[in-house]
Amino acid sequence: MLQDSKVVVALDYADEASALNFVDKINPSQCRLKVGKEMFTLFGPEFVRKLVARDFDVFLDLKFHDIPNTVAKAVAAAAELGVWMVNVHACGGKRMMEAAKAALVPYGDKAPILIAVTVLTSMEQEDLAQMGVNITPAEQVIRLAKLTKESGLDGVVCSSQEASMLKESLGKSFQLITPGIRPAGSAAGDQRRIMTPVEAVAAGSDYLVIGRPITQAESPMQVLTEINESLVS
Ligand SMILES: O=C(O)c1cc(=O)[nH]c(=O)n1[C@@H]1O[C@H](COP(=O)(O)O)[C@@H](O)[C@H]1O
Repeated sequence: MLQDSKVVVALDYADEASALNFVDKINPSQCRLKVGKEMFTLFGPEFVRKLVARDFDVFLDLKFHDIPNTVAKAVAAAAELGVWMVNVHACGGKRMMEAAKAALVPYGDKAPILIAVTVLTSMEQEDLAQMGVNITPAEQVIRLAKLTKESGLDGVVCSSQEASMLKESLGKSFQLITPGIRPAGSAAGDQRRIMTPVEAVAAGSDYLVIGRPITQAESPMQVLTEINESLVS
């Protein structure tokens, strides 16, 4: 399916009917879809299969973080579902990420894009300090992004605030997937390192993960359309 939009809508709904109500009104050229821990735990792989069957590119966002063998098996299971993208936590380390990448080799061209989460966009310096990480979020992001690239993965999840720095040091083809996107005027909620869609693309984001500003809007379709239009003009 030809995909034009850089928007990945985070389908963080507590019920399947609401999610499908939204999905049934859009087509795969308007956005990709992200299934995360909430909907996967509630509705499992069958929900993912429904979206794949509707021809959507699906980002399975389960942020695997475990011993290398377990993560490799989980990533292969994601590939079996036919998802477009899957992620692990870079904090799982190089051996874990290499095992995940190796598990996708048998899938060839059909393997999902494999990316690693660096520092969650809900975190700021104080959160890192509480975990004994006494460097800035940007420094920790670059450290983990370099490790991710050395491990052979395709890109990272980071904040758009780190995008230009990462493109410069890791190259254009290293994919940057950025949540923490807030159109002007929408509530930040629990996100901390945020940018607007236009700013994020200008900074070098390849894909923008956007949840609540779209899904909790009075008219989700209208917000999605406005964001897409703002990115082409
Ligand atoms: O991996 C992710 O998608 C992710 C990483 C990260 O650092 N921050 C982050 O917000 N996310 C996800 O992106 C989505 C953001 O949703 P909103 O804050 O509602 O736009 C959520 O589904 C998060 O789970």
